[in-house]
Amino acid sequence: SLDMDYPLPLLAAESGSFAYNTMKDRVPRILTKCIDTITQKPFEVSDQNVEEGRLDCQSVIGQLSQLRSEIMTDKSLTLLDDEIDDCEVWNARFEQNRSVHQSHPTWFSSPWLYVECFMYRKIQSVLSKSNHMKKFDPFLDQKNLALLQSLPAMRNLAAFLDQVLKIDLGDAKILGLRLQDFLQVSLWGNRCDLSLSGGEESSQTTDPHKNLTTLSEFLLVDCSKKVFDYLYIINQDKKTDKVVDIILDNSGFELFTDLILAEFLLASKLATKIRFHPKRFPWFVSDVTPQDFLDTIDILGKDSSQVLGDFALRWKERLQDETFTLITDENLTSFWTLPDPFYLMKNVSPSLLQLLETSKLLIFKGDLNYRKLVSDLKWLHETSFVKALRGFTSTPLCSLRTLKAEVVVGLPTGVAESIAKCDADWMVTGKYAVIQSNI
Ligand SMILES: O=P(O)(O)OC[C@@]1(O)O[C@H](CO)[C@@H](O)[C@@H]1O
Ligand SMILES: [Mn+2]
Repeated sequence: SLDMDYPLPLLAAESGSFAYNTMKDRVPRILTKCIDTITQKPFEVSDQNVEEGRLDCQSVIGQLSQLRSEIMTDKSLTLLDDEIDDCEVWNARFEQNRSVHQSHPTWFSSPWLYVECFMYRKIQSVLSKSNHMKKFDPFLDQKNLALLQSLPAMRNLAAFLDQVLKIDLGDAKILGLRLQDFLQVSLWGNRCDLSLSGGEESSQTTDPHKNLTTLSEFLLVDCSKKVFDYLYIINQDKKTDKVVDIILDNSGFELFTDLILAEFLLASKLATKIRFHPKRFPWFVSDVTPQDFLDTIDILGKDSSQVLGDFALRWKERLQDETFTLITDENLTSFWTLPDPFYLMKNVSPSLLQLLETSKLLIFKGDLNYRKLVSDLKWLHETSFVKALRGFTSTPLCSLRTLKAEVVVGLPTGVAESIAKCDADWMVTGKYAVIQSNI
């Protein structure tokens, strides 16, 4: 097949690789934490019948423990047997993998992107077959804690946007620089669920702009100027709608930075409508679900600070008047929790692609979305970003991604080698980042 012309996928089978460490240590640890969370919950599950709730939890815990041990001992993957509507698609992927590798897919021998997604899908499978935990979010406590811890950083950032919106943005140069700022703020929001100050306690006086300057040294590719030039040119036509889609990644501080970027795009009239794409169920621990999205705005609204309260109120109005739209339709969300790279969207979810093609700009947040943009293949670092998209280019897009997995394309010759010399882990710590685009 044509796939012969492409590099191989990242594989957990390669001992010492980040994929290997993830499947060997990180994923089992995530499952352990999940099990602990459920262990502490049994009586919340069913108010009516405590005993029934306890048995339900026990069964879920048993199945998750089994999943963890199957991963740790590299057992074969199994077909799904639940009622979630993407079950057949997943089982078809299983068969495809079997026929490509001509053996039973196991946790370490199958493509890493596929197995890692499958793990989160398996958790959903287990929960969906429970009696009382079908909607249970095993990561909610972690997400909420991260959100509360980043409130001070959020107050800063909100104050920064508030200031920016008070100045005159009529000058194209100023407008462009500010858009670049907010694209970069949203980018670094992906580094971790901490503040832009890189994890340090951020005080009310921290200047987000100063932080961006410090971080710029780690931004390996920055297409943000190109993105602005493009948006500015289409902005000359005042009549048409200018929809921008944000394909969300993590909840907490990152989601807040995305909301801030969205607010800037609307307030500056670079866009007329923002569509947000969350995950339909709990995913990769910290990813935004529709519930997280709405809860976050509620929590901001209850903050003691005026500035967060004001933005929360505005964002509730935006959800009402649909200048913000949260995409929750099953037809339009189910693709994001499949293991498929985005170039396959045209076959797997034509309705989603059709919607995205009505957009002026797609903003893909984070590492996992990046891996899916470039198919999680071991590309040479000098491969062009557009080539790695494999035809997923029908709409202008940009990726805001800090590097947390061993794949990155579009780097100038020699850059990867020179960073690797002093920073062996450079691809997986979130320290470095790229803003890449097909524009
Ligand atoms: O997509 P995100 O939230 O930026 O990162 C997801 C992540 O934590 O999960 C994968 C490994 O488990 C990596 O791609 C990455 O480190
Ligand atoms: Mn994520």
